[in-house]
Amino acid sequence: SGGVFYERYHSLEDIYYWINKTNQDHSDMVKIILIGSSSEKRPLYVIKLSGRRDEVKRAMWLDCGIHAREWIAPAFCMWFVKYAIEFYNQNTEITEMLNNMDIYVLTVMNPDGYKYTWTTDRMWRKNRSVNKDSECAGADLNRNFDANWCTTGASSNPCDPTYCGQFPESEPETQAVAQFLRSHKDTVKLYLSIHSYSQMLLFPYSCSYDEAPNHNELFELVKEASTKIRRYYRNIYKYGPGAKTIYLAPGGSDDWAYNLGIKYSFTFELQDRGRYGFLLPPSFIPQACNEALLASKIIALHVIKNT
Ligand SMILES: NCCCCC[C@@H](C[SeH])C(=O)O
Ligand SMILES: [Zn+2]
Ligand SMILES: [Zn+2]
Repeated sequence: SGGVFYERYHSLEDIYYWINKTNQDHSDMVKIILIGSSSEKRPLYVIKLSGRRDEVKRAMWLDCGIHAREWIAPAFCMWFVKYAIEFYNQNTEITEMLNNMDIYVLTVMNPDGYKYTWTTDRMWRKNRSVNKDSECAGADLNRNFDANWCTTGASSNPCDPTYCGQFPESEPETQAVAQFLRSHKDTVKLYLSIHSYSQMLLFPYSCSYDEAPNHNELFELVKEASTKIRRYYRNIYKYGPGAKTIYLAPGGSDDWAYNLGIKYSFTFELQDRGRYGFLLPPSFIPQACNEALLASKIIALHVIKNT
C-alpha cells in the first residue's frame, strides 16, 4: 500500500508526519520512544517494532541519517519499517525476526542536518551545532562517539567535514543514542548504522587496525550477505573491517556500540559507487533498499540463532 510513497525522498516534515501516522495506523506493533533532541531542539523519535507476541529477550537497533546528505539512508529506514509491518506473519524471515527480537529504528539521527540539505546545502554531512570561536557549524556525529575519539581519521577543526566535536558525546544527537544504547545494552544484540555511498558492508574496527575478537564470524556474515546480493540483485558490495576496507575512522557509532558489548555491529554503505553518489535518483531507491534489506535479514537471523 502506498508503494510510490516509499520510492521517493521525503522532507523532514513529511518524515515526522510518517512516523506519527505509522504509530497511529499500527499501534499493535509500533511504539514511539522520544530518546532526546537535536542541537536545534528537534525531537529524536525511535520507532519500536514488536511482534504480536509477549516480551522477547533480544532487540536490534537500526539508525539512518546520521549524515545529512546520505538521503538513501532514511529512505531505507522507512522502507524497512513498512516492509516489517506489512510482511509480519507473511514472510518467514520477517516473522522470525519480529517474534524473536524487538527492532528500534531511528529514522533520522541528524534531523537538523537533514533539513539543512533540503533548504540550504545538499552536500552537508555534519549536524548543525554552533561551534564557539568558529564561524563554522556542525560536528560529524560519526566521529563524536567515545571510541579512540579524534585520533587519525577525524579532524579537530570545526570547519572540516569530519570534525570530532569538543569532546566525546559533545553532541546532543550522539548523547541521545549512546544513552539509549547504554540503558538497553543487555537486550540490544545487533547494531546497524546505515550510510551512503560506496556499496560496502563494514564491521569493527574502523577506529584502529586491530581485529575484533569475533572478526571471523563477522567477516563470514558480511561475505554471505555480499554473495547473496550479487546472486539475487547482480550488484557488488565490498565487505570487511572498516579501517582496512574503507578508511581509518575513529569515534564511530559502530565501534562504540561494539565496545559497549553489542558484538554484532555493522555499518552499511548503500548505493551507488560514485556515478550519482549522494544524489542517488529516487528510481534507485527500491533496489538499494532491497539490497540492504537482504543483508539485514541474513545478519538478524544469524544473531537470533547465536544469542
Ligand atoms: N564507524 C566508521 C565506519 C566506516 C566509515 C563509515 C563512513 C560512512 Se559516510 C564515515 O563515517 O566516514
Ligand atoms: Zn555516512
Ligand atoms: Zn559514506
